[in-house]
Amino acid sequence: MILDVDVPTVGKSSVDQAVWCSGLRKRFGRRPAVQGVSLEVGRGEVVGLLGPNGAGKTTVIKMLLGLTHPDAGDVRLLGRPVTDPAARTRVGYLPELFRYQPWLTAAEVLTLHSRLAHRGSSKQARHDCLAKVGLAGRADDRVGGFSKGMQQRLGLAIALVADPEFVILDEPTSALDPLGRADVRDIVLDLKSRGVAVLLNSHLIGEVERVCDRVVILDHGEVAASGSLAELLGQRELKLHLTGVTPSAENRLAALGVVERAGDWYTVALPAEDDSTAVPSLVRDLVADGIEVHAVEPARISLEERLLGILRADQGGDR
Ligand SMILES: Nc1ncnc2c1ncn2[C@@H]1O[C@H](COP(=O)(O)OP(=O)(O)OP(=O)(O)O)[C@@H](O)[C@H]1O
Repeated sequence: MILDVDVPTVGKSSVDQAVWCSGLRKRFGRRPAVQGVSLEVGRGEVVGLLGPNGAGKTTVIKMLLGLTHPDAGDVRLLGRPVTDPAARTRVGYLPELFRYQPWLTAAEVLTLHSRLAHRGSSKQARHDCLAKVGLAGRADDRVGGFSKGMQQRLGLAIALVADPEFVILDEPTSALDPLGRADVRDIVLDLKSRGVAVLLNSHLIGEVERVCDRVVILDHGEVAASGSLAELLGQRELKLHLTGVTPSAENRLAALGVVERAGDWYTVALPAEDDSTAVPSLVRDLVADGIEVHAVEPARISLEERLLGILRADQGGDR
């Protein structure tokens, strides 16, 4: 099933995109892993990549980075061919499986990676980078003594150290504690505020919902749905717990949008255009009409519910 919410326009200027790909395909032996994926991440945009185990997310990411050669399809990274070092050095990448040289210190690993990206980094910059990922004070400790979560934090620092224009994070919170997850959220929001594009592959849907502008859902190697959160999650609703409702109050509710009633609870579909005065003026009118307003709650399905709905509709076949 393909849910055509917002399929990227193939052929749209790839120069304006942090990454753009069209018709990516990859097989491992006889098993197709990626079957015609087209997607894009605009400059300064944060895009979430979601999907079940084996959907092809990491394989797509590796093709976007030129680490895996596609059987078919095109990729442009920061407007250039994916093999162009000028593009690759401007990209920060945290791989899904991370291991760093155990004999080096954290600061030495950062120095190595800034050199690989042809960027110098001052001692202060390396310290700031480690502090950002919660490793302040561990700069001179050998990586071999780091816990898994600390190694993942170091991987994040590596992705950030060369001041990238585009950051790809492949399951950046898989080994992290709740504090670490909150740190990653802050890091992504900080990147976004500085106009750095981010592609975030995560199974933590709540995190994706919090930080991403747009989401691409992969299933069985295909784009099952993509779009902004508003497009994917649909119309916002308002739930009201009301008693003493009069016919004129019912008319007032219906003037805002389609109304459903379950006992004393009324659900009103809000207009698509974001009118910040609609809800306060509705509540004011209801109260003026003598209606008892017990509760007013915004409602919208969560990204998790939406994702499960799409994947269940698409169920079948082995991973
Ligand atoms: N190097 C490889 N050799 C053989 N098969 C592979 C290889 N890499 C990936 N695959 C297969 O490709 C498919 C997609 O794998 P991929 O790692 O891209 O999925 P994913 O969506 O990232 O999954 P997860 O959420 O579990 O990390 C799977 O069927 C996997 O077994």
